[in-house]
Amino acid sequence: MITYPVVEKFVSINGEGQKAGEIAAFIRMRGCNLACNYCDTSWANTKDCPCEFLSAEELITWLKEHSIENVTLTGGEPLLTEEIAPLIEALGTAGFSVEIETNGSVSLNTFDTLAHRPAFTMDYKCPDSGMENAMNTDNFSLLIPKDTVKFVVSSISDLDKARKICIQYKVAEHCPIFLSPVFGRIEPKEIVEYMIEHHWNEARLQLQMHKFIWPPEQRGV
Ligand SMILES: C[S@@+](CC[C@H](N)C(=O)[O-])C[C@H]1O[C@@H](n2cnc3c(N)ncnc32)[C@H](O)[C@@H]1O
Ligand SMILES: Nc1nc2[nH]cc(C(=O)O)c2c(=O)[nH]1
Ligand code: SF4
Ligand SMILES: [Mg+2]
Repeated sequence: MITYPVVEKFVSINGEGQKAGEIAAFIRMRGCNLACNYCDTSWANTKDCPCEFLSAEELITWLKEHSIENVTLTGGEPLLTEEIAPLIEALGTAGFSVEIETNGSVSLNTFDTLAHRPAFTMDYKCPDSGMENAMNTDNFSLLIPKDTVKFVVSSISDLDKARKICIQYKVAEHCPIFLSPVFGRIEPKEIVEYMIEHHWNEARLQLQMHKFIWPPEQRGV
């Protein structure tokens, strides 16, 4: 039986993405191939982080107990979890609306043709994250309107790079563009001023809602 390394699972409101504000269940997988210098879940990225090994059936039973429709697979980097495709298919077959938070380094090629194609919220890691070299820019052409490209920015120069990438890869023709501040590093106001100054009509500011509702360091929310 296939099992998955789940470091935490919880029900909350989605604090980010196209479904921000809707209730959702979160399943966080262990391990990541990147080390963004702002990562708010770096605790989940180590090989020895305690986790539960759960099967698709066990996860679906837990989801049904909560009568939840939206499921977000996150991490860590969920798309690097071994045998993740069968879990995505099982969740889709069971009728859940599946969103995947992914870091932009993993090819979406094998996932975008799944029978139950999930919605991808794909980061493009900006220069100040330290991880831009890992980005797989071939992914942009695979994105569709239910997906999202997210730039988590630390600075005005990150915003400049985000805008350049959006123009170069015609991101707005594929899906929505979200701009989110690295929590505490740049004032949201600066992002708004930047959007106005550059007539950036396609972009949308997003604040991580859960960090305003609960203490920003709190896990499981
Ligand atoms: C923890 S990551 C897990 C999924 C995947 N590894 C990724 O990077 O997309 C989920 C989301 O949280 C964002 N994030 C992590 N730390 C953050 C911070 N300090 N401030 C704002 N967003 C952050 C990431 O950029 C990503 O969009
Ligand atoms: N409430 C809440 N919403 C979220 N949306 C994406 C999250 C993530 O960590 O990927 C997240 C999270 O950690 N909490
Ligand atoms: S890719 Fe995601 S989980 Fe990995 S270090 Fe970056 S923000 Fe954290
Ligand atoms: Mg989070």
